[in-house]
Amino acid sequence: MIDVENVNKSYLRGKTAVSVLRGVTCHVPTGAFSFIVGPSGSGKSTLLYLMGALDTPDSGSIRLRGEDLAPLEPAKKDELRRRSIGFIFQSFNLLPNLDAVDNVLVPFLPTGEAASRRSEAADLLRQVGLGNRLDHRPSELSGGEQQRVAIARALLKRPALILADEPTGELDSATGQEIFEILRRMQREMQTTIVTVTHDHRYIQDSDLVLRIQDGRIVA
Ligand SMILES: Nc1ncnc2c1ncn2[C@@H]1O[C@H](COP(=O)(O)OP(=O)(O)OP(=O)(O)O)[C@@H](O)[C@H]1O
Repeated sequence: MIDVENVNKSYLRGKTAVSVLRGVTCHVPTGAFSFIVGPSGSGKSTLLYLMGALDTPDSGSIRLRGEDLAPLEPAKKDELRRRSIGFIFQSFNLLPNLDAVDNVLVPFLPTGEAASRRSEAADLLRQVGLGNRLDHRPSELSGGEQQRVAIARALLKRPALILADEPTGELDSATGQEIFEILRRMQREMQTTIVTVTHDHRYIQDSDLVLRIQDGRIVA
């Protein structure tokens, strides 16, 4: 699914280039429930964003389902992300004035498919346990419920790949556990590949692959 080869990435801090990823090579097989773990600042999110074509490496290559991301023009990358990748973030990123169903439909507003996918969106919300919260706005939902809306939103496009950046970072541990159980169940049912950044080792027991990163290098 994802092939990362000898990737380097640095950021400018003032006038100094700080090396964040140093020769990272890794492979995420199709269908894997996988994690990127490591200390704060080790480069986990940077690697995840490169995998999702949200950023570009300084050198090295990233291929998604065999397709090299480097030569793709920005519009093609947008299209790839919109079609094939679901993103889940720590802070849920829901729109405050929309209810749960409409938030799940947001990615389909620009394509004009929102109306035809409405019942599917409601079904997904039921599958993540929010059948009785369909018309609730984010402010009327708990953090765990909001993240479940975000999961349903990511799943509605039936993406080949889901990338999640600290999806339980703002949740208590019992709720975090529930979120991972939902992600695992949906990954099995939909045969999606999931890569999750976390610094919480409790959640990685039930995984197919753990990429451990330290100082910008994969160490295990
Ligand atoms: N856009 C950016 N501009 C400058 N520096 C950045 C940028 N993004 C990340 N960095 C720096 O790169 C390093 C790695 O960041 P990254 O977010 O990948 O780490 P992380 O392992 O995900 O950390 P955390 O667990 O704390 O979220 C950090 O020192 C961070 O400050």
